[in-house]
Amino acid sequence: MSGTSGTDTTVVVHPDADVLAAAAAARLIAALADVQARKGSASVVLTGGGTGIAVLEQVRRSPARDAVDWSRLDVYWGDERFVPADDAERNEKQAREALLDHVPVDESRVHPMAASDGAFGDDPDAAAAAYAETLAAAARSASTATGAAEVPSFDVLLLGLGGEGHTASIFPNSPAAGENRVSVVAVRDCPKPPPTRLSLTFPAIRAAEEVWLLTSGEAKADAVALALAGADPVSLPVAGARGKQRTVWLLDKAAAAKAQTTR
Ligand SMILES: O=C(O)[C@H](O)[C@@H](O)[C@H](O)[C@H](O)COP(=O)(O)O
Repeated sequence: MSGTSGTDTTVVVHPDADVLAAAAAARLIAALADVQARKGSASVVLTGGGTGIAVLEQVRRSPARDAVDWSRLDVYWGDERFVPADDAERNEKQAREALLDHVPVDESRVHPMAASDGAFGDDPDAAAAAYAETLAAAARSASTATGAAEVPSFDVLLLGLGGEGHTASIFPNSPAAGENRVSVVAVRDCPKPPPTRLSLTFPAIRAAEEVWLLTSGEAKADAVALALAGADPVSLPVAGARGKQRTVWLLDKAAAAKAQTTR
């Protein structure tokens, strides 16, 4: 199925959230191994949220886990809660506990977004600008194309979504939903706590070769159906998440219940 954006849109519906997490983990392992076989290294953008972290836990448990050469993987985040580094709400902390602390990643290739007690103190705008520079520097070092890209061409970018349509920390009708210049923004007064976050913007998300949307549960069914039907990305941000080559929706039956899918 080709999405309205011109990239290929694939929708895969799994029986339940557990199968979704395990199948998405298997898909991620295979995808990263394929990219590494082709290019020597690979890059992934991780997401927060229960589904995204469940996928990382399943990767950790997978017998196929080490098909990925973890030392040649660049790891980024699509968003982060702007809280102290050891706060349980941190997406980085949850990702490390679920997977990264259990595989031999090259720490110089793991790029967390700053914490509120980190190098930029409690200034989320400075932290966002610093992450944008991290992405620009990575793009410069990888760039073979002419012109300065602002973000690397991520191989796989993982996203979750909220029932009202947010993705990463781009919330409906927010300044971030209309941001089309910078790659990373600070987000305040988020309806989903914690209230202050850092988030990639649509230009950064759309730099990815593949964007995978991972979600489960009936609470997401309306947002999934509206996004697949082509909703306005400002009022339903997840509708604006698409990859250059491919956009993959990985759902369970409950989340797909109101969407027009073949299964
Ligand atoms: O930091 C975050 O909160 C996430 O990036 C956010 O976008 C999340 O993915 C969705 O809210 C879905 O979360 P659940 O999978 O827990 O519903």
